[in-house]
Amino acid sequence: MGASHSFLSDLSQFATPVSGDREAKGREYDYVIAGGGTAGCVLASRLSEDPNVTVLLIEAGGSHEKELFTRLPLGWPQAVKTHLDWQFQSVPQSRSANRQFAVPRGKVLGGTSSINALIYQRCSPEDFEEWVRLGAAGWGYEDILPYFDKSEGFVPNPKYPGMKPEYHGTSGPWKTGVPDEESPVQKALVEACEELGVKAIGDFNSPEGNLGASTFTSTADGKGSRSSVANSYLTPSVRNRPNLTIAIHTVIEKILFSDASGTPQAVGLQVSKSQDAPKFRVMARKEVLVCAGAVGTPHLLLVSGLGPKEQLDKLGVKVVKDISQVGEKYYDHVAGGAVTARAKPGWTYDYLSNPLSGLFALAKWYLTGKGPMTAMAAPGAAFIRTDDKNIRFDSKLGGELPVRDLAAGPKGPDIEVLWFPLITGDLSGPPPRGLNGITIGAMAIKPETGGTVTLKTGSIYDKPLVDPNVYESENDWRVVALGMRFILRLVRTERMKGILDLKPHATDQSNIFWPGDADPDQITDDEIKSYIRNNSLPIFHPTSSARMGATQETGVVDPSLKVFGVKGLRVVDASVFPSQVSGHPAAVVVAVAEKAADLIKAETDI
Ligand SMILES: Cc1cc2nc3c(=O)[nH]c(=O)nc-3n(C[C@H](O)[C@H](O)[C@H](O)COP(=O)(O)OP(=O)(O)OC[C@H]3O[C@@H](n4cnc5c(N)ncnc54)[C@H](O)[C@@H]3O)c2cc1C
Repeated sequence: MGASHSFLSDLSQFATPVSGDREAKGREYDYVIAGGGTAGCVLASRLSEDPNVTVLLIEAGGSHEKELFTRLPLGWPQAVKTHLDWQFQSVPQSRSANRQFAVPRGKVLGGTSSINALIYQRCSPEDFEEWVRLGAAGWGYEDILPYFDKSEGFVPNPKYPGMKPEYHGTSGPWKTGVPDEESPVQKALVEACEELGVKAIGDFNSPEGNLGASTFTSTADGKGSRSSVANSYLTPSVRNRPNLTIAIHTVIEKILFSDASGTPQAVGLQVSKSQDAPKFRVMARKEVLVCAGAVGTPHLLLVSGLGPKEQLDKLGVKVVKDISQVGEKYYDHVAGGAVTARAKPGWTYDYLSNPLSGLFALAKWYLTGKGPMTAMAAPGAAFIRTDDKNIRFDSKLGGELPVRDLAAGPKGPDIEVLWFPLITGDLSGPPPRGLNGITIGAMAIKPETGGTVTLKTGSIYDKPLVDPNVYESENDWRVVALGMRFILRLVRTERMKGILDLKPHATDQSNIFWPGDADPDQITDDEIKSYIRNNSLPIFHPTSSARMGATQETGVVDPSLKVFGVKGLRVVDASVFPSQVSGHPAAVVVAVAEKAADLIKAETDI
């Protein structure tokens, strides 16, 4: 049985040393969950509701509890590139000046939900109809909607009457709402979008979908702190369950298989503290559930011998099952680079980069749970369609770049324009001090280009090769370019005139305010393309690298999330999305995990 209200990090307390005796069994649990991230915490919590089953959750990172930057809403950028982040990097991107993109992933209980930007979004209902079309039977919008509701504990804020409780779940564990602290430019940017023909909507999460401009719902707890999946699903009472064991600071090295029945069966995991430390084993009576995320999951499957035979053979990894699609179709959202527009003083949060002001705001947050530190770094966005005749994407220099419609359906967007009420810089280091501005990015929300996660070596300790393969599709960069031109019009609307301080038309491309200062009717497509090539930034939403499909030729897992051709093994996390979603994916990951828990329980009940 399990052990704990605290987290275990001494392997001998929950696992069995691997001895010379290959037949010796490890410590046994009904379910062993590989990865204590967004999906893993949901599964651990839901499966252990049944006191008759034992559950072991294993996480490589530590506890979220004492980590300031997992709690402070405006503080998440400080968690990136620290011990809370796996700090993956992409391979050089040939269509983006051979730049290597940061690929941050949470390495802490709660996983990436503990370090993300707190945006709660159900994406487009049409995304899930697309999933069904791609072979994920039973995953349409009406199928997944009850699980969005089940997970969410929405608290309405009277300042946002359009964000209605009927569009949300109100009694689930994951607290959501909108913080009282509102960025001074948020409302103005929504109104500026209206001036450009974009509809203002009250809530991105209604069944009508997310087309329009609005304020984001936040995963804030109503007391000024983040509600991560760890603190909402692994509450003290859940952690007190005698049938749930939670292990931290433990690396899952590989999945263990038995082939006694002729078909490989996942029977447990090999775990350790580090590459050179002693190895331990834990066994799963019923199932191994892999929840290691869109990079970690394909990595773990591949080093365990599940993947394309040719790749595994080359690296000397013993093939357990040849599954061609492991690590394929890795989709991320990539923005065309930060567009920074100079703002008049008093409108932005840039003053917080002054150490004294930052400390004062931090003290206020600590003592009262209020103030600018409770704000969302990205409080709102516009989700638009390039074929919307009410919106101008052309320029006086020439026509409009032709693009194909890759949206999930007629009510789905193909561009997201996301804004930050401060200068973010390129996210590679601290933003410049002493300037005031807003930062806006445009991304192809349904990218056509898919990338890969492949092995560098056969060891879990060597980071995999992550290749988002950006802009392989000409369409993707064109969509982003149209979004960039929309941004340049947005900052020049009447509404933004009293707030921003732009030049008539700048040409100095080395200035941080370029292309923000460029006139949308004078900047050329080539200049925009060059900016995109040199400044594109990933938005950190990788999905689909172990996707659901109807067959082994089109997926890694079937619609019940079981790995094709293997017994006792499911994948539950962002890697199972059949396609990228039209928005920010964390809420979808949680809903997927909630539905997975019910699928697993239903089979156990039979
Ligand atoms: C900086 C940033 C900002 C973001 N902002 C938003 C946002 O505002 N809204 C939104 O919707 N989405 C956002 N996202 C994306 C979103 O948070 C993720 O898509 C989602 O949380 C992924 O959930 P997951 O369960 O698939 O993976 P994760 O939550 O990453 O969980 C995987 C877990 O497995 C563990 N693990 C992996 N390999 C091993 C191993 N070998 N051994 C042991 N443990 C292992 C990891 O440590 C991790 O805890 C953001 C992402 C980032 C990086």
